[in-house]
Amino acid sequence: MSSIPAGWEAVIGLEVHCQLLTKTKIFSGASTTYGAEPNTQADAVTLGLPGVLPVLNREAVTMAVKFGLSVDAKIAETCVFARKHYFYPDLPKGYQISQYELPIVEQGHLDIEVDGVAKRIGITRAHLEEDAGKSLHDAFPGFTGIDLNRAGTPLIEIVSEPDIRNSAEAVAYLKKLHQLVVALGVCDGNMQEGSFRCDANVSVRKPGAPFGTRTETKNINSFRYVQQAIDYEIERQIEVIEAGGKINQETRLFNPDTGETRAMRSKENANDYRYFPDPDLLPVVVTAADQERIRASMPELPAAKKARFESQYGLSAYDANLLTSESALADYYETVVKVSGAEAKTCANWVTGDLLAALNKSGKAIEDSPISATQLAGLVARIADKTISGKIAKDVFEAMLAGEGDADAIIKAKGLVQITDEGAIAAAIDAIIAGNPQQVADYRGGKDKLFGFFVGQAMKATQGKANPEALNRILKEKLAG
Ligand SMILES: Nc1ncnc2c1ncn2[C@@H]1O[C@H](COP(=O)(O)OP(=O)(O)OP(=O)(O)O)[C@@H](O)[C@H]1O
Ligand SMILES: [Mg+2]
Ligand SMILES: [Mg+2]
Repeated sequence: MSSIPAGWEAVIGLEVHCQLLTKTKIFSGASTTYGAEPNTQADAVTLGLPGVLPVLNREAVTMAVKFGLSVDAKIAETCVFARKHYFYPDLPKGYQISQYELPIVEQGHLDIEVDGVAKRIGITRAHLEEDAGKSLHDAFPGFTGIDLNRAGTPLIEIVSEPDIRNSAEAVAYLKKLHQLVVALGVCDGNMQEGSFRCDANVSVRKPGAPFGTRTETKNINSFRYVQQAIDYEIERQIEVIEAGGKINQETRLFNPDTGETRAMRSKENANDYRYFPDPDLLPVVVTAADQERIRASMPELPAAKKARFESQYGLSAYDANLLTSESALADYYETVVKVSGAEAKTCANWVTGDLLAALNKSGKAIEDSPISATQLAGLVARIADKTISGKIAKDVFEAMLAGEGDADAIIKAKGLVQITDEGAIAAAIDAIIAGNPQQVADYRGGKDKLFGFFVGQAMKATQGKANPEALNRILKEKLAG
């Protein structure tokens, strides 16, 4: 993140469009599956043909309520759909069905942390609306194609208060929001496919002055681009103002190739949209009983899970945070603990250390881990019952990663069972002491550092299989003379 020059402050508010994971569209039974042949999912309602009527998808309402409850927001008892008018080729009706004066979710908040400092970001509102179609500019040279498959996909637009002050806070907020909607199961979170995309509103001011004029950079679909777009915009606006110019309220586009934003059109005001309540749709009533029923169906949320991991498993805040960053990862960890019966902390070390490093290296998600949670539990169990040492376990882990089978099979095939027979360990140590009289004399003369040399020799003699605790203890005794 580039820093903001002294004497200036940035003010940022984010609008996040989040596609809801319903099977069908918000006002019709057409499929929402991504990637189908263009226009095969554009039914009469999607096309806005005369005479058709929208029918609200109940599941979309449920998902919006789940989101609202997860950010401690107020759920409107009655909310209303409104028509938002604008012309665009991918919007056949000439209006988008959205919510304006009475959105379903209002006054929530999300707590973020940047460099160890906690901050609360207000959520002004989240409203239900339909997505637009897509204009395809590259498919046919000289023409623009229109694909209406996406039109009518349910969205919630989550609008933050202008509480964000720099790009790092913006990214922390977005990541937290992303994690939340994915954990709730209301969004797949796929940013490349546009399921979760962000409009960044940015202005600058002298600290204490009223808010400056904002620009809105549209449809940014990666965390890094959000950071780049905001940093670029802050710098540009300060330059304009310092050169005596004025910021225009406008919509801008981010170019990922240059990391720059450019003006697209001057920003419309709410009254340009001629909002009015959609006469084809009844107001939606969500009763207190509905809310409670929906609340009861919600999964454990990331913040609660993190707290539980700290208390139940005695994990550090860092480990708990990492392990609960994705619900699939949290499930994986809990399976390892349960199946292995080993110490929770040892399990955490294997999952956050060796396993995540291996997944990172191969670019795989936890869902596609080549080592299942039960398999990793099998390995950790063999360390816990002292069949193998933690050091040998690293080799077994590599072999498991290479697809050589379960821990037990590998331990047996490679003869890796730990030597716990103290007589055998003592015999190996005796041989080393006898073979290295000079080092023994030096050690006894005060060169303590040589202890490592003897450990290395003894481990080598036992092919690394000696129980490390027994080896250290016996070696110390024997070297003492
Ligand atoms: N001066 C400002 N500087 C930066 N951000 C601002 C400023 N004033 C408002 N914002 C933010 O801009 C966003 C406005 O979003 P909202 O959906 O309310 O309106 P809009 O952008 O005009 O509508 P539309 O959905 O049609 O784009 C909010 O996130 C708000 O916090
Ligand atoms: Mg908006
Ligand atoms: Mg906007």
